[in-house]
Amino acid sequence: MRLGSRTWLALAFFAVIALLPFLLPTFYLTLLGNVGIYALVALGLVLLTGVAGSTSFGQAAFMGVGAYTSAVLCLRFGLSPWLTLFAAVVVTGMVALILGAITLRMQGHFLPLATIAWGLSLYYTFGNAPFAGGFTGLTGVPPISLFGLALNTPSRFYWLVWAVLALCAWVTQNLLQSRTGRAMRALRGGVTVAESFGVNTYALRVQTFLLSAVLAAVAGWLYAHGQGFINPTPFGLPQGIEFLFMAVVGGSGSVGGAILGAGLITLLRDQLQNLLPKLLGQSGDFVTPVFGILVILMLQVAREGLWPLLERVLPRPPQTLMPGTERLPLHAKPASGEELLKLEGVSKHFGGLKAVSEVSFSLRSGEILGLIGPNGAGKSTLFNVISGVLPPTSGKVTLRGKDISHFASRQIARLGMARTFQHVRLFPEMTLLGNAMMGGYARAHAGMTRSLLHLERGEEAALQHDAARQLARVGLGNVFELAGNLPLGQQRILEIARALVADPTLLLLDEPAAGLRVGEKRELSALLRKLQGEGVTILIVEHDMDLVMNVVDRLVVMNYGEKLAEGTPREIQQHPAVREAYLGGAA
Ligand SMILES: Nc1ncnc2c1ncn2[C@@H]1O[C@H](COP(=O)(O)OP(=O)(O)OP(=O)(O)O)[C@@H](O)[C@H]1O
Repeated sequence: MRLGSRTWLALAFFAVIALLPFLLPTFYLTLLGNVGIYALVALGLVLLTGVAGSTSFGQAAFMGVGAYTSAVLCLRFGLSPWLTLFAAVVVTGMVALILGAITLRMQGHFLPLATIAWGLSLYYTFGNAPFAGGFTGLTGVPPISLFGLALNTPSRFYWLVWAVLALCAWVTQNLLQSRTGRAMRALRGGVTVAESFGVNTYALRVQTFLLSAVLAAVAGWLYAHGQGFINPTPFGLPQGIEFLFMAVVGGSGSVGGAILGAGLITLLRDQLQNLLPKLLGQSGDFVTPVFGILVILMLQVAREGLWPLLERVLPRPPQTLMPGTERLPLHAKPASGEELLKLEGVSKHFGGLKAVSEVSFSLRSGEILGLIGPNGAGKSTLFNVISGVLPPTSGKVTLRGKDISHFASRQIARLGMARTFQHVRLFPEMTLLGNAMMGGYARAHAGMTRSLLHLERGEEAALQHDAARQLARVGLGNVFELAGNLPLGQQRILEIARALVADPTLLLLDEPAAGLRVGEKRELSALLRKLQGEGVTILIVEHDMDLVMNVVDRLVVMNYGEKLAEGTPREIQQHPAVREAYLGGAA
C-alpha cells in the first residue's frame, strides 16, 4: 500500500509527539495531555457540527457522563478502568441515544438550545447525585494500568492520551473519506438532497451524535483516571462552549482542525493566565473576556477556522483514482417501452389550495417526457410527489408496477429514481468526483463500522470509478476540481452526473435550463439527446420551450394544477387549449 504525503506528515507529527516526553518538562507534558483529551472532544464536534451541521454546547456533559460512570464503578465496585471504559462508552451512548432521539429532529436554533438544556441538567445531576460526591466530587480514582504498568506518571499518561487520540483521529479521518462521511456532509446541506440519494438522514444524524458522544466519553474516562479526582466543574456549560470554540477556531471541518484548535486554545489559555495579571497588574479572570474578543476577531478573518489556512501550504491530497477492480451492482433494467411510471388521479392540496388536481399520465422506458405549464401550475409540486418529497393527498403513483405513493424519497431512490434540483444543490467545497460519488450512495453498502476501519476500500474505489465514468459521460473532465468553481451551467450538468451515478431507471430533471446562458443551454440539449440515445428514461420539468420542444418525445401540460393536454411536441404546439392558456395563443 502506498501512503500519500499527507499520511506521512501525520505519521511524522505523531512521531514528534511521541518523542516530546524526552524533551519537555513535566508541566508541559501535563498540559499537552490535556490538549489530547480536549482534542478528542473536539474531534466529536468536527463530526457533529463541522461535518453534519448540528451545533452542540453539550459535549462537556457527555465527557462528564463518561468520567463519572468510570470513576463511580471503579471506586464503588473495584472494577478495572478498562472494564469501566466499556461501561462509560455504553452509558454515555445510551444517554446520547435518548437525548438524540428526542432532540435531533429539531431544526435551526432549537437543537443548540436543547444541547444547552441537557448540558445544564447533567451538570446539576453530577453535583446532586448521592453516589457522585456532590459538588466536591470524588477522589482516589485509580490510574489506568497497561500490562501491569500503572500509567500514573505525566509522561506515561501523556503517551496513553496521544495514542488514543491518534487512533480516534485515524478512524475519524477514515470515516470522513467514506460513503458514510459524504452522507454526513450532505446532512449539513439539508435533508432533501441526502434523502433523494437514499440516505436515512435521521438515523445518520443519531449515529453521528452517538459517535461524538462516545468520543467525549473516552475523553472523560482519560480525564478521570489521569487526574485521580473529578467534580462537576470541568463538565459544565462553560467548558461545553470552550470545546465548541476549539473546534471552530481550529477548523470544524477536519480532523487536523480539532487537534489544532484544542492545542491553540489550551496553550493560549495557559499563557494568558500567566501573562495577563502581569500586564494588568492585578489578579482576576481576564482570560475569558480576552478569549471572547479573540474568537470574535478570528471569526471575522477566518470563518472556517485556522486549519484551512494551514492546509494551503500542505501537500494536496492525491489527484488520482484509487486502484480497484470491483464493480457496483446495477439496477435491473426495464425492457424498452415497458411502462415505468404511472400516475393515476394524483392530487396534492395545501390546505384549501389544490396545487395538483387529479393528474394521470404514464411514462415508458426509453422515453423523455416533458412536464410544462405556466408559473404556479403545480409542476414542482407534482415532481415532489413523484420523488417522495411530498405525500399525495389522493391518487396513486406506481414505479415499475410498485405502488410508491407513500414511500419516502430515500426508498424511491433505492428503487432506481434519481433527480436533480431546481436550485442547484451541490457541495461546493467538495470535488466534482466527491459530489458525483454522493449519487451512488444507495448502490454501496459499507456502514459506519466498515468505514471507520477503512474496510470498504474496494467498494469505495468502485464508486470512484463509476463516478469518474459518469462525469466523463456528461463531458466533465477535471474530476478533482472543486464543484464551487464551476459556472452554473456546468454545475447543473454535474447534478445530472451525480444522478447518473445512482444508475437510475428513471431520471427526474427539475428545470435543468434555469439560469443558463444560450451556449450552456445548447450543451444541455446535446447532453439530453445523448442520454436519450443511450436509452435513459427522463421526466423533465422545464420552462424553456426551445429546449423542451427539441428533446422530448411527449409533453404533459399543466394549468392550475390540472392536466390540460398530453401529446407530442407537434400536437401540443397545435393544441388550441394550450395555445390559449399556456402559450397565450402566440405560438
Ligand atoms: N409547500 C407549499 N405550501 C403551500 N402552497 C404551496 C406549497 N408549494 C407550492 N404551493 C403552491 O402550489 C401552487 C403550485 O406551485 P408549484 O411550485 O408546484 O408550481 P410550478 O408549476 O412548479 O411553478 P414554477 O414554474 O413557478 O416553479 C402554487 O400556487 C404554490 O404557491
